[in-house]
Amino acid sequence: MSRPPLIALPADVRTFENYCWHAAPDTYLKALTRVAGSIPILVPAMAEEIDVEALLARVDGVMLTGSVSNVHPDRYGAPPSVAHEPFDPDRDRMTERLIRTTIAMGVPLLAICRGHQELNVAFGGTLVPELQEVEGRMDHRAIKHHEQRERFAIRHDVAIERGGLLASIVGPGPIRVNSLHRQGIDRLGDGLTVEARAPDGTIEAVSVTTAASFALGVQWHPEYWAETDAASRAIFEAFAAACRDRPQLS
Ligand SMILES: N[C@@H](CCC(=O)NCCCC(=O)O)C(=O)O
Repeated sequence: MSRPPLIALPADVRTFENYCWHAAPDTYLKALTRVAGSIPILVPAMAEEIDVEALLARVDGVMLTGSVSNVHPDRYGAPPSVAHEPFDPDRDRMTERLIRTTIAMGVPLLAICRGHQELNVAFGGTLVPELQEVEGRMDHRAIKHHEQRERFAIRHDVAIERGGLLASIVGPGPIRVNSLHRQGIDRLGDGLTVEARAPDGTIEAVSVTTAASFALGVQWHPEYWAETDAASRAIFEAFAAACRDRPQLS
């Protein structure tokens, strides 16, 4: 393929200045344009009005962003509580449909943070709402700081599973990653493979075991340091390569 890959990015829904917005943070967009050499295509969270199959026939990859919002516990059979808030049900509906169809159509997928959790739930897995309240787990939340670069600072090691997709991208590791999440994978979804773990055992990366193409979820934020951090850059370059290799519509 000579043209830049088109990457679909499902949006979050936000209310701002009396309007409802469908939006995504520019850190993800810049990683796609500057490191992956691709064109981000923002997809509104309008699952009932968008033909997902038609969309996926026209793009070369899908990237799921992080978000402060959480997957609604109804989607994995847990009773809602304050610990699970805030929610974004429109995004939930869009990403649930998008993930399954993306994998079924062999479209490359990179799922980041909330996206990693959405991937797990889409494959029948569950989430734990407040990791830091679980005995033996680290506090994976962002530090309280007025500067984003401090909130997204590299924080802890992750051990890379040998012989997996992530190891083929970043090497045997361990690598060091940032951490801005309260939730985490509890029961692993059927058909997912663990690719990396934090020192406390938290699942930090997964792949779709039988995916026809690149299908990786990471709990950390490689987009934030994609231009300067070797492992972050390698993930985006590997994703971009898979998107470029996707067979084109005739
Ligand atoms: N809301 C989920 C997923 C966390 C996530 O995607 N974080 C993105 C950065 C949010 C921020 O800027 O704080 C969870 O909390 O586990």
